[in-house]
Amino acid sequence: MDKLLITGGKRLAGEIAISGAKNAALPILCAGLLSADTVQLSNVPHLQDVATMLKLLRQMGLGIEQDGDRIALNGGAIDKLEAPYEMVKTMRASILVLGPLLARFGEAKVSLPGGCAIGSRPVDQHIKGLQAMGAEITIEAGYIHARAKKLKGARITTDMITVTGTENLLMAATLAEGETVLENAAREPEVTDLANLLVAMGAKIDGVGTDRLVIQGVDRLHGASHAVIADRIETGTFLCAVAAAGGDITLTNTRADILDVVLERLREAGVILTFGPDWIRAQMAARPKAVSFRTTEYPGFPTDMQAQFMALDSIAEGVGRISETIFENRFMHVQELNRLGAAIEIDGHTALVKGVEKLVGAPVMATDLRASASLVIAALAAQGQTLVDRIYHLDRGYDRMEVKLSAVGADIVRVK
Ligand SMILES: CC(=O)N[C@H]1[C@@H](OP(=O)(O)OP(=O)(O)OC[C@H]2O[C@@H](n3ccc(=O)[nH]c3=O)[C@H](O)[C@@H]2O)O[C@H](CO)[C@@H](O)[C@@H]1O
Ligand SMILES: C=C(OP(=O)(O)O)C(=O)O
Repeated sequence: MDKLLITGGKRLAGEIAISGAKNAALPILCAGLLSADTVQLSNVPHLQDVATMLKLLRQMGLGIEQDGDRIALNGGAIDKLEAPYEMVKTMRASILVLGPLLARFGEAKVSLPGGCAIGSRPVDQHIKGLQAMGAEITIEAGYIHARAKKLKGARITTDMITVTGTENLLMAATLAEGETVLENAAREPEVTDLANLLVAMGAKIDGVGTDRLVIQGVDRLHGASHAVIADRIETGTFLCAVAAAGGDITLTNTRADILDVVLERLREAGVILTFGPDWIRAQMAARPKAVSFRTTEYPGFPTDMQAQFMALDSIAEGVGRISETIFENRFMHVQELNRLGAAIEIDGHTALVKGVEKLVGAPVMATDLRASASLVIAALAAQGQTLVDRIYHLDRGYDRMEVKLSAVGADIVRVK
């Protein structure tokens, strides 16, 4: 099993090109199931989750041609309408095939995703929404089996804001009969990116980027070309890395306008930020100041950045108060950060981080994707060596992180 060996204390300087967003690429790849024509994608990130999604889609008969960050999808010969347990258990986003398959082929069988390290993560809202559109759904032997000759437009208000739930229902609605209104829709930039591709494929969607999406179903969608939006979480992660380790880095191929709250907290921590239309420069010369926040849906503070900021607060001046409101169990990194010398206490859904003057390297274990990123950040700032185990979590969602970090001066190597 691969591990990362990191020797901390190196200042970061140079340029890092940001990859396309995992959370946009995954639903966008599933959108390839909606059309018999070719969908040309660019800026697709090189990630384990993307490889898993491509394997799943290929099994269904989706034509896939890959050339670097470009992928052409052709849904002209889909012949299997099933996402098996073996795939879904390694990647929950496999649930995103449910809406497109059902809408276009009238049937889909998808293994029920279980809980994961960060929470129980049910998919009841996906199911209720599709039922409201006329689908007959049974859950048996661990599988969601959905059938509908033709989905019908409906007004759907989800009980909470759900990102993949919105994406599944949005994709389903594009080929349903009549009008669908999605109230309480997620506004994450990745949902908007998917909606932009769907519109380019001929979908009729009003309210893109808002919490009320109105979709007029069409008979068919056609091919289109689309560049996947920059990964705001990868961007934020590298910004936290420079904030913790110190230095001067410029991130290219990214956007500042979808990171407002994160950039605000970084400024509060003492990072000097400048940016242009597709780059962000971060300079950090002092010890960071502790920041406090609570995670909420976009445009609030993203839960996918919580762990990385906790690593930053660990070595900051002062006390940071971090509340997690999206997932019930997203503090798995706390124990591991404390193994490096951090002083973090958990009280329910809030973590109190008392900044310490120094962290000291130790062997630690990654428990989930962003927890892994937080351990890397802490290790970059720590004295001595840290060995981060179970980095398959990191590889799910970061495009060659150690290569990008070494290029800006970090001492980080992958060991077998
Ligand atoms: C592939 C992808 O895009 N993953 C992102 C997506 O996950 P994902 O789409 O799974 O997360 P959701 O937005 O659906 O989850 C938000 C909350 O709603 C709950 N819920 C959700 C659906 C449902 O049917 N029932 C239910 O109870 C969840 O358990 C969670 O507590 O959004 C999360 C929140 O921004 C991010 O952390 C993930 O990185
Ligand atoms: C929780 C995450 O992803 P997923 O929904 O794919 O598990 C994440 O990207 O931090």
